[in-house]
Amino acid sequence: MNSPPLLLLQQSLPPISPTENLIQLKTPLPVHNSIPGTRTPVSSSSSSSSSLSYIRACAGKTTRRVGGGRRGNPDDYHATLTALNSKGRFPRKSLGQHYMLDSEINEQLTAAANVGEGDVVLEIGPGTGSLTNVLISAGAFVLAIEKDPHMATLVSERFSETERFKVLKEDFVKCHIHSHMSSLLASIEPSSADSRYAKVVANIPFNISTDVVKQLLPMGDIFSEVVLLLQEETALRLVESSLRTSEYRPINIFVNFYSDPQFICKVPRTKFFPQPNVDAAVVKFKLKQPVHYPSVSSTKSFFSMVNSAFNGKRKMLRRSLQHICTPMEIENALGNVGRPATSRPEELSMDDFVKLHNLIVKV
Ligand SMILES: C[S@@+](CC[C@H](N)C(=O)[O-])C[C@H]1O[C@@H](n2cnc3c(N)ncnc32)[C@H](O)[C@@H]1O
Repeated sequence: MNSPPLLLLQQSLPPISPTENLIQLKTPLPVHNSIPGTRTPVSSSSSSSSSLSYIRACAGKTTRRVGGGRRGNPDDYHATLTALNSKGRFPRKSLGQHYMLDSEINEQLTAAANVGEGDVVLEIGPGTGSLTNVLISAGAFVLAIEKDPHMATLVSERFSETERFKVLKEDFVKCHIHSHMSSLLASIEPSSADSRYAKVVANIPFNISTDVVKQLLPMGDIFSEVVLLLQEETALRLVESSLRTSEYRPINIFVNFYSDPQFICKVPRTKFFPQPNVDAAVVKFKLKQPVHYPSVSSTKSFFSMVNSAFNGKRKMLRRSLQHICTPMEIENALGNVGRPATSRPEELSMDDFVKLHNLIVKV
């Protein structure tokens, strides 16, 4: 890189306006977040200035390299935060900006998706680029979507030397991710049958988790796996909610229809800066290819039926699905599925719902 990276950052990041929704820095960085190889003591003061001065102290003790392609270099990360802070930029709550402090978690996310040489990876919200750095070092080509234009500029400058990185300044919720990825995949010569599929690896803002899951899981035609850092409670709800529990919802049917989900590990809140009020977890969704989706005549009518069933959660299906056919027909269909005539939605597995749909919905 020709210019000193910190200078680049300072030039490109104007201070944010005081009216922006900022996260209050109430807690200092925890002791175990000190940079490996240094034993910087952490102030016990709870003032925001102590957090900032701690970061500055950490970064001051380390190399200030903000280049891409170096694996597991947490010094990069602290130097980047220092640059943000020196320009008066703070993490924004409205954008869920809780940055990962522990490069081992980034390594775990990358390993969970088996990211290797030549893989194409979509990263949502690269932020300062700490996870991006690990992905690129693993050999991936990374397409990142970043809503915060300041962070998009920062991360594109950080990785300006590599051709393995591209960032789009867009809101993931609104962007046409399928067409972006399809054209990217079409432009890359596949090195193996597997590399026809891209992967998603991301530490996403918790407030867009549902949008991300709903958009990406039905994209088994372009993604093979989706590895996300989610709020722990959301992760457990998506992966572990089972039949006959109050947490069992249409989203569980959705997740299992399109993927095989797996809870990888818990990530304590202390691993983020600023620290969120909740713990997180890594979840892997192994996407099914469209030929392997459960066989329904129409996914639209299938999920519409499942939603109707759960709308009247306490109701028996023979009542909540009356708009589709008569109670007698529903009872008969439940009998064919091997379920009692009095079944409620939480008693049916995804396969049961598929069979029920194919018996009662004529599309
Ligand atoms: C939890 S931070 C993670 C940052 C970084 N990946 C890390 O691990 O430190 C979430 C990032 O997503 C960005 N972001 C928030 N909402 C977004 C959206 N709708 N679309 C794309 N990026 C978004 C934030 O600006 C932030 O950089």
